[in-house]
Amino acid sequence: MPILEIDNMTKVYEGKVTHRAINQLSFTVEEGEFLAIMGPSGSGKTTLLNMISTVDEPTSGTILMKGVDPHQLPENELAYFRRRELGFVFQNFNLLQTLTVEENIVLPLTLDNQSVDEMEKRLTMITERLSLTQILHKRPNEISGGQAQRTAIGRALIHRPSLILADEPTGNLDSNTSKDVLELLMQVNQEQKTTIVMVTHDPIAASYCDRVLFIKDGEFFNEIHKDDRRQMFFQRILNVLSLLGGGQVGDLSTIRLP
Ligand SMILES: Nc1ncnc2c1ncn2[C@@H]1O[C@H](COP(=O)(O)OP(=O)(O)OP(=O)(O)O)[C@@H](O)[C@H]1O
Repeated sequence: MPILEIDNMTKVYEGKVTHRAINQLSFTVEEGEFLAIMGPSGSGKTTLLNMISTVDEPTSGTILMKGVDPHQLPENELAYFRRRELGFVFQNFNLLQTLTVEENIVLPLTLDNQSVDEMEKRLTMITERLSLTQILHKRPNEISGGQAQRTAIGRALIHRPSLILADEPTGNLDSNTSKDVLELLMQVNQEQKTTIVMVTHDPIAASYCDRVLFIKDGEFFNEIHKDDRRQMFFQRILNVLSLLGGGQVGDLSTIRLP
């Protein structure tokens, strides 16, 4: 069953020069799927995430999340819907610097007025799962990039959202730490059946997903599904990227995945 249905979506930015960032794009995301979205710089990936996350409005077309068009909700219901149904993970972690790791993680529950008991229960579960128990009282400037991203993932998961939206979640991490974060996202996806939509430039990151959707100039370009072997999937991702004109694919084609 699709959790997300994008139908004929167009986004035109009006300004001195009008720009059609997304053009009549349609696709669905199944419940429990881990989807990567790839495309050259400027192809509309962030615009697309912003419309799914309701930060921005499409010019035309519809988005249904669990059958509901969030853009049609009144403002107070929309804020609740976004908090309830969505979790966000960003490239720059977006943690509040004045709060500890623990306080950052429980923040979405605080906003929802959850009981302290419930918060503690979920906090323990999540922090054990993400190996954060030793650093709960540290602040973001006292932890590593990988720990910061695990904290952000904890914050995205704690209210058990239906959909996690991740924008280049490994963009600021070294390759070993990226691998840890991607394995974690994959486990969350497999064990908790949380649906994840992840924008990435990195074909290695995309190879952790079930499917990659490629967009070019705001339009559907191609999509490929993972078969059993991640190495094969990775090669197929590189093939599509080279058709897309996606940069230094040649340098990557000999990589053996960890
Ligand atoms: N607020 C805006 N006003 C006008 N044009 C915009 C605005 N935001 C984005 N654009 C344009 O829309 C196009 C798509 O931008 P978007 O940021 O969605 O691309 P992207 O695929 O996420 O790029 P990147 O990979 O570089 O982050 C670009 O040409 C960009 O210049």
